[in-house]
Order: sequence, then C-alpha cells, then structure tokens
Amino acid sequence: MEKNFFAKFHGLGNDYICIDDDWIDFELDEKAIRTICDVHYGIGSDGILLKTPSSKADFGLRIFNPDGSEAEKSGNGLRIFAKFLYDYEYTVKREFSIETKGGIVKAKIEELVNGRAKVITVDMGKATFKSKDIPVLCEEEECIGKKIKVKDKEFEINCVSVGNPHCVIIVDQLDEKTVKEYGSLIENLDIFPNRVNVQFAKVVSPDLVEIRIWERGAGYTLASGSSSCAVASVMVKRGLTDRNLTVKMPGGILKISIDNNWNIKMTGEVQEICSGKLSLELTEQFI
Ligand SMILES: N[C@@H](CCC[C@H](N)C(=O)O)C(=O)O
Repeated sequence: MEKNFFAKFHGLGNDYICIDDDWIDFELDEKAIRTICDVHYGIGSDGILLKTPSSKADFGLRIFNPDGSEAEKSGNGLRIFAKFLYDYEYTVKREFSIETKGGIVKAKIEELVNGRAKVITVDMGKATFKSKDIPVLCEEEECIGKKIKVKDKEFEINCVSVGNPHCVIIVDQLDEKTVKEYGSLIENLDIFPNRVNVQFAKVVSPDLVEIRIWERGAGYTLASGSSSCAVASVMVKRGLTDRNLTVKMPGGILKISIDNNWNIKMTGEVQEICSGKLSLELTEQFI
C-alpha cells in the first residue's frame, strides 16, 4: 500500500477515515487528528480508525474522535473497520476478532455486494449499568432514572457503558435544538469524569426506537452504533421495549439485539466514500 494512504467510509452518515499505522510516516497526535478530521483543512470526518497490531485478537483498532481524544469503542467505527479489513484484503475470512480499548469484539460480514462487504454484524460485548464502571459519579450503584438539572432544564438520565460511556434521556418528542443546546453541557458535566456520549430517545413501538445523538469529542452526528446499543440496553433495562429492536437515526437504521446476559449484537450497512493519499504538504505539518 502507498505511504500515507487513507480510505474514507460512512456507516449511516457517521463517517470515518481508516489509516494503517504501518503506512504513515508521521505521528497521529492531537494536531494531526484535528487537522485531518477538519473539513476545511483536512479531509473532514467524525473520527479516525487506526489499524494497529494486536496480540490478543486478529486485528487491533484505535478509535479517535475529531477533537483528538481516544474512544474505547465505536459501533459504526467497528463495522467500517471490518469492511476496510475485508475489502482491502487484510483477511479473506468473513468472521474475525478486533481488539479495542473497550474490549475484544467479533465482527461478521453478513452480506457482500460485488465482492465488497455491505452488511456487518458486530458482537459488541456486554452492557454494564454499574456507575463506577461507566464511570458516572452517582450515589446509587446504578444511575438509572436519575434527575439532574442542566442550566434551566431538568433531565432524567440513564447511564450505561457498552465499552464507552453513554447517557440516555428518554423523551416524548425529539427535538434537534435541545440536543444541540444541551448535548455539550451534558457531555461535560462534572459527574462524568471521562465525559459522555448523549442520546435523546423516543419509544415508537416495542421494537422501534428513534434517537438523536450528541457524541463525546465529535458533537452532533447522523448516527452512532454504540449509542444505538446503549439506548437499546436502557430500553430493555427499563422494560420499555423488546430485546430485538430497530434504532432509527437521521442517517438510517441499525438492528440491535440484547440477550439475557446483556450481550449486544448490532447489524447494519457500511459504504466506502473514497480513498487516496494524504499530501506531503499536509503531513509535513505534523512532523
Ligand atoms: N460514532 C461512534 C462512537 C464514537 C466514539 C464516541 N464519540 C466516544 O467518544 O465514545 C459509534 O458509532 O459508536
């Protein structure tokens, strides 16, 4: 592969740039990540997926948010990375394991179109509601249905980790303005020492939930896989939906299923946008 090669993909409008650590000749530090993810000074994306070696799984993955922070897990990121591995011939297998900071997951290429991966299932691992594991500073062992005040508004929050931390707010009506106005404030509340991903979720029927997302380190996004898993876990925990459900987002839908041990499976589509080479003029700024 060419030096400083990249490929860009999206999962339901949540877009990521894949880079192989072996191909780059600069350090992917905060400055480089922020610049590459910027739509004016770089390629523009909701994050970077860096392929790394792994001694515990078939492949290693580091996930970076556009603000330069590192995420433990990403649902769309994992489906995209699985497509990248298959389409760029790192593997001919359709099932393999990926090590992330948030644990080892299994990916399965369910459907190919013209030899390229299209529909992918990721076994995301277990949801946990334990406050200390999320982490959320909460007196109760689990922070479910807890009322908090943010600026002038009261919210009832439900916290869960699916490898990365989430705060789910169940509402009767979804309102993009509220997500954009309060998302960042909730993300940065003192009760979340590692910050948090925020979802506003509306139950449409026992097998359909609609959500809007504010992502930690990224802001408003059109879709999020780990957010869908987090919302589905909270819905099941609160007895509001079935264990198999569809999560609808502005960018599209994901199918989520939660077993009796809180193990989560997520299935959805991914697509490649473009590939190319980061220019010398761009990368020499990072050296
Ligand atoms: N878009 C992702 C989530 C990416 C990581 C997140 N912003 C975090 O910091 O935890 C997804 O599809 O899950």
